[in-house]
Parts: sequence; structure tokens; C-alpha cells
Amino acid sequence: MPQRSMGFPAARRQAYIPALIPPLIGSAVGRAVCAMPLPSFDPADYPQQLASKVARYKAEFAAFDLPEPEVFASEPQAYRLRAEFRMWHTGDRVDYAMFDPADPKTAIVLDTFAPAAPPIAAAMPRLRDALIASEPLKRKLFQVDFLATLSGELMITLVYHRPLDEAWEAAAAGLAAELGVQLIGRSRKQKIVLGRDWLLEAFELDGRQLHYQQLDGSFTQPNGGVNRKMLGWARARAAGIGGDLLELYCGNGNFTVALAPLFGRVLATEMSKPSVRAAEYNLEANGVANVTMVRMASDEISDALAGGREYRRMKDVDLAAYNFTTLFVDPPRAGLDAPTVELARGFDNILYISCNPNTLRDNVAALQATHRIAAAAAFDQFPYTHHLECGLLLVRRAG
Ligand SMILES: C[S@@+](CC[C@H](N)C(=O)[O-])C[C@H]1O[C@@H](n2cnc3c(N)ncnc32)[C@H](O)[C@@H]1O
Repeated sequence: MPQRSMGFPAARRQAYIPALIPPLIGSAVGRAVCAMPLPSFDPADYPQQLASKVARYKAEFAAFDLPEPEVFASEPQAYRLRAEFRMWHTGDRVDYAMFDPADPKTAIVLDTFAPAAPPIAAAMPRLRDALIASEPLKRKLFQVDFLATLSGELMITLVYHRPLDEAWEAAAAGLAAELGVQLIGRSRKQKIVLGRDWLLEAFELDGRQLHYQQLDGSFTQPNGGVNRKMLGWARARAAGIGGDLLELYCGNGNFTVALAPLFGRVLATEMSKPSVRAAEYNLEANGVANVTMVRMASDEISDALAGGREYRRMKDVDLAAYNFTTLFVDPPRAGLDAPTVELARGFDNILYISCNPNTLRDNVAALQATHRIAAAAAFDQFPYTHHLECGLLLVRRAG
């Protein structure tokens, strides 16, 4: 028998976070998250949980003279723009379910999910009821993924263990219209999009209204409120530096669009083709004209800048014409590879956003002889987990 939950019942609430986090992060991003549970999900405990994460961050970086970090808290509830659930079938019912790694055979059935952003929370019961009422929609439905925006848009992906047919498509079109969402059906070698497979995010930042295309299956920041705070912090640290910016791992241009007006010219690079296309869309949508985008892996751009082999993708880029003062990096959990650390060593300013304090520490250690930490921040993207996003400004040591 599955257990039923209205969100996070006290007795078992610790279990849900580790059960949920890896699929939430892993599928779209390709990075795992430390899955150790913190003591409790209760919003009343949130300030204390965040304080202990920040204390750990400070202790782990004490050897590098970490300045007092600026701390950016999350909303304690309704902060998640992404959520993924396994679907649990009992008789005619189908329900959202999660699994406790300590008891992986017992489904924990959810009616609501407290961390979910408002568009997801509002759609969850309506979608479940619609699924229960529709044989073509619920048959062999395995998983449901939600992607939302601060602007209120919602994309729902239904993942099946069977081929999708015309009956499914007709029912899905009705469901998309009823819920007012973008709907995607996925099965082995099949992807059917009803509407768009992207959302349009929009929010205000330092007096600008920013717009971002966010693609199904590509990286997007999971905590929209904290993302805005990261963008604001990065802008504040970059203000006044001047010169040109090199950005690696730029994704859909999340930071690029925010930072570009602070620099003369920007060279932005990213490995994923769809993300590069989204970034190009986003630069245009935001009227940003001083950025050149190149699809390149970090070790390739590091090699090109070190005078290595010729890259066809760089044929229209005159590297020598740039006056780079600043490197901005937001790498995956693995942090910076060796060629990229070597590249970073040549920059006066390195703005580093990290989702993994361990690899950040290794990279800071490797740069220790040439760079000191001038500013630090802690961004709580993932409340109620041990995970902490960190921001550092590293500047070249005098002499
Ligand atoms: C943590 S995400 C950051 C994306 C973006 N800065 C944002 O805020 O949305 C890391 C990005 O690095 C890209 N990536 C991963 N490995 C890479 C590599 N070796 N070279 C270049 N980009 C890479 C991923 O595709 C992803 O878009």
C-alpha cells in the first residue's frame, strides 16, 4: 500500500528531499546533488538550516581567507520551478509518487508538493484528476515533469512506457487546452509537442525587464527567486570593472543578458547546441548587441585562447581584438578542468558561480598563488538539502 501525503508530513518528511532531488536536477542538467537530508523540512527551521550550511561553507574556505559571504535565502516554500514525479497506479487511480531511498519499494503518494512554484502547485491536482478520468492519458504513464517560470508559464511532460498514438494525441490536445499549458508526450524514440517545447521567462532586474526562452531538456536555474539574486550579485560585483568579458558555460544566456551591458564586448561560450540557440534568441529578445556567441567546450576555448589549434567555429572571432578584464564561469558540478584553470590564471578578475563547493575549493586552491577572494556569496538554491550554490569574485594578487 502506498503512503499518502499532503506535502511533507512530519514523520517522513526527511525522506522526500533526497528521493526527489536527483531526478529534479539530474535529468535536465546532468549534475547530481548531495542527497543527505537535513534534519527537517519545516519552514520554521529554515533560517537555522541555512545558517548551518553557510557556517560549513565558511569553515571549508577558511584557509583561503574567505570574506564574510553575502547570504541570499530562498523563499521557504513554493520556490521550485522544476519538479518531477513518478506516477503510481492503483486500480483506476494514478497519483504523484516519490520514493524514500531507505525504503525504495514503498511509494509515497503526494497530493501537493510544498516546494513547487505556484503554476506547478495549481496544476498538480487538476492534472491528476484529468489523468484519472482519461484512459489514453493515464495508460502506462510513468513520470510527469513540470517546468514553470516566474512569469507564470507552465510546461508539462508526460513520460510513457508505450508508444503514443492518435487517441493519446487527441486527449492530450484537450488536456493542454483545459490546463492552459504547453504539453509534451514522451515515449521511447517519441516526442510529441502540443504547443511549444519552450517557455518564456520574464522578470525585472536592476530596472530592466528581462526575457528568456527556456527550452525543454536544457539547463535552467531551478529556483527562480534565488536566480534573480545571483544575477543581481554578479552584476554588482562586475559593475565598474569595464573592458571585455569572457563567459564560459553560458547556457541559455542567463548571466550573459544580465552582465553584457556592464562590459564593452562579451565573448560567450557554451557546449550545448540547443542552449546556444536559446542564448542567441535571448540576446536578441533583450536587445543585447555586444555579445558574440560561440558553441565551444571550455577546454576548446581555453586551447584556442592559449594559441592552440585553429577552430572553424572561431573563424569569425578576432580574439586579439578583445581586451578581456574578466572571466565569468558557472560550470557544472565537475568545476573547471585543468586547461580552464590555466586560462583563468591569466585574468585579473574571475567571477565564479559554483554548484559544488568541493570542486570550487579545488579550483580556488589551484588559483591561490595568483588570485585572492575579494567577495563571496551563498545562494540557497536548494533549501532543505545540504546543497549550496556559491559565488566568488577572485582578483589577481598585487605584485
Ligand atoms: C550550471 S549550468 C549554467 C548555465 C547558465 N550559466 C545559467 O545560469 O543558466 C552549466 C552549463 O555548462 C554547460 N557545459 C557543461 N560542460 C561544459 C563544457 N565542458 N564546456 C562548455 N559548457 C559546458 C552545460 O550545457 C550548461 O549549460
